[in-house]
Amino acid sequence: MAPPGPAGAHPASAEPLSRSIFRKFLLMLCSLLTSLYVFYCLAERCQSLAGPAVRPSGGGDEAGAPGHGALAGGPRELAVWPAAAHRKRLLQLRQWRGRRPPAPRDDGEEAAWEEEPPGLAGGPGGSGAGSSVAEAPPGTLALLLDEGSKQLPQAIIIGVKKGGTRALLEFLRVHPDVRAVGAEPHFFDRSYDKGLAWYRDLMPRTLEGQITMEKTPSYFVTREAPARISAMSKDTKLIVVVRDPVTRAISDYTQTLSKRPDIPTFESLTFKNRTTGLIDTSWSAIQIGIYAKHLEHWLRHFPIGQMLFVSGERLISDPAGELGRVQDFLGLKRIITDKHFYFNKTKGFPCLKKAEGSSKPHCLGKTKGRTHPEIDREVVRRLREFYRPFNLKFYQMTGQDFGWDG
Ligand SMILES: Nc1ncnc2c1ncn2[C@@H]1O[C@H](COP(=O)(O)OS(=O)(=O)O)[C@@H](OP(=O)(O)O)[C@H]1O
Repeated sequence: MAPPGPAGAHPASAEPLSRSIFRKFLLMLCSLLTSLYVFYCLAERCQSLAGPAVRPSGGGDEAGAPGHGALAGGPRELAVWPAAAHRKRLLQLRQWRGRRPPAPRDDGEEAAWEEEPPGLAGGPGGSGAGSSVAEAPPGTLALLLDEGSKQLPQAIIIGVKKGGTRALLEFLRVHPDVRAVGAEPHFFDRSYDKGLAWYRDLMPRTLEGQITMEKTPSYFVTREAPARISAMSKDTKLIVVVRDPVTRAISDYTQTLSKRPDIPTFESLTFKNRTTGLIDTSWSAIQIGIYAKHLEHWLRHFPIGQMLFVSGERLISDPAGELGRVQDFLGLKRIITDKHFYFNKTKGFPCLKKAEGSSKPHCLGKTKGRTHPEIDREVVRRLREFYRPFNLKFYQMTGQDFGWDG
């Protein structure tokens, strides 16, 4: 039997024992919480920062920018919005996992933009940014995923065909507070009878504060579209990307020609009567460019202030400038700036340093920026003459001179 200790020894030694157990318990709890936190941070970092943290920047203006080191090669502004970008990334991933066949799209549209899973650029040279998320334990993902909900669009790019609508949408999608459906839904022109629930179901999930968008360029010339969109919501913001109607017509023709090489020449389709120089305004390639006429229909249902007219030409020469206007119009923080773009000499167009949900530079596909056939100069001159009064009317209506007639 152990010799009894001094009086009061038992209570005194019992207390440190329970304290030490408690301390151990606390220590274990702390290390458990720390490892959970580290795991969470790693998972988050893998998705949002992998790639750009090490890739050299395409443009020189970020170099040496204060407080910018962690995102060298990526937009500084995104660092200010990590939570928003992260939430968006999770929603994209979820959407892609549960994706269904895409909605009908315009013939000229690029499948690549719609089909590639966000951030899961799996091809050679892919960042692997997405795969780290995809491989994260499902339980963790389920914890992190905020489901969001599908909303009807608050803003729509309604036109114009061949104006630069795909470029605008893809540029806008970089914004953490913009979520857009990739394919063209064609709801207000071709599928209206399917109902708003069908339309809403096409939309991506959004969280509070995020804007849902879509683009269908044919809406601008669809007679029923203004009333239908207004019936969905009078507050819908409408964006129209316009381009010199003559180049737009040639671009439109070039697209048709790429699918049906046996169509008549541009010149023969332009004129009802070549000798009198009478233009065939029933040819859609010509008709779409009479912007003032189409706009009249929209103004019966929407105030001009609810419409934004983006210059298709400036979208190429100064994408960040046009995107600034669009972000203001949508009430978004100006996050997309010139740091997001670089000029790709091979493509001949501005491209994104990082596409939405990816860390790779991205240009639009080969159906965007096609080489146009040479058109007879006299035909171009006649077309310019034809469009001039409509253009001037359009400048008046919008309060903007797009410079097509200068
Ligand atoms: N950054 C960038 N990259 C490539 N192309 C660009 C870009 N910005 C604007 N554009 C111009 O967009 C024209 C296609 O317009 P849309 O996207 O509206 O076409 S469509 O109606 O959806 O088929 C397309 O017309 P074409 O040049 O005739 O092919 C381009 O001139």
